[in-house]
Amino acid sequence: MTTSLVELADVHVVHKARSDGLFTRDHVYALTAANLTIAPGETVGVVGESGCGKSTLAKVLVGVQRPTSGTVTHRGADLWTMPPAQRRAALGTGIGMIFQDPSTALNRRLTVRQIVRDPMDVHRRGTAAERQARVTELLGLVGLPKALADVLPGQLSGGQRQRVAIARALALEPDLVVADEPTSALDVSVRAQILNLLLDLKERLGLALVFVSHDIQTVRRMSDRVITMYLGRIVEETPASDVLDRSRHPYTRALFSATPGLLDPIDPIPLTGPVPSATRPPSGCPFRTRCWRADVTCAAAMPEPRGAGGHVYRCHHPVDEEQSTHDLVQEVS
Ligand SMILES: Nc1ncnc2c1ncn2[C@@H]1O[C@H](COP(=O)(O)OP(=O)(O)OP(=O)(O)O)[C@@H](O)[C@H]1O
Repeated sequence: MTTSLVELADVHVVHKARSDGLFTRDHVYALTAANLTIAPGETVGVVGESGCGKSTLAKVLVGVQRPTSGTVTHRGADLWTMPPAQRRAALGTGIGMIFQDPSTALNRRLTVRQIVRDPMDVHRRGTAAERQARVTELLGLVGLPKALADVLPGQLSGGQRQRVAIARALALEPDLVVADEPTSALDVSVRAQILNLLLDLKERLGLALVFVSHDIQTVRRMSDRVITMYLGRIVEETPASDVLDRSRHPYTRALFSATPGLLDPIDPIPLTGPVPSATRPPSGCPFRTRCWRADVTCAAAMPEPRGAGGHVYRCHHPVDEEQSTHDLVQEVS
């Protein structure tokens, strides 16, 4: 019996690089050797700088991005070796996806009712009357008045559009929802409402939630577990309660030290130099070119995963668990 909803094993995604709209001979290493398990009911936050592969990871989890190599297992079945019809059924019903910008993710010519009903139509779920009843139920679940069922997305506010997208993602009762930057296109004033809605739905429906965001304080508050990515690699998985002051990867510490809103503000750990290109990642540990602890070992090989109990990190010179981030700021300067 399997206990995971989705499992990635040694997943790589390599794209052909583009330059001025043309493909070049270079390759972009968008995701490298990713191993990840999503369990029922948990909330997993994914953090990292722009271009580190967060969206690629989200797309692999929901099956819209086929890995270049490695396996993606959904409830114990290998997604990319199953027949296409079975894969479509597995993906369509088991996982809901919420995208960054609801104004582009929703078909402008369909009414709210048609948008929310669409997954049920595609997967032939229930009778016409049952689908109508489910649309009404879903609108209620996401806090939209029934009166909005027959309007077009263009007549809604950004927050209302994202509620429609959430209703659609829930239409087939998935047990996992993947939300890629679900609030970054919204006004600051409605972001908290949408986040609270997601948390509330997760509790009420017992969903697992994978939440990708630049806003790492929100990720920390919402998640059970935080995944840190750097240049296509998962470099650490930390219980969210430990991520600020007990994470072991220098990059996770640096990332979280730089965010405003901490109760006890600290000077951020300074990171120098640019993020290397994903077409030419450094040998060994990808973070070594910006890491104050790096030495020749780090250039020689990517560290093997270490740790246990839901806290796994890949670093040759991990931060001591007891070492405070304040201490690290001193260590760097
Ligand atoms: N279809 C594609 N073709 C070529 N390169 C791509 C493609 N999709 C993504 N990439 C590249 O892969 C890398 C990872 O991209 P991805 O969108 O997953 O990062 P991200 O962390 O989600 O970034 P952001 O936070 O800016 O959305 C980047 O270097 C990106 O430019």
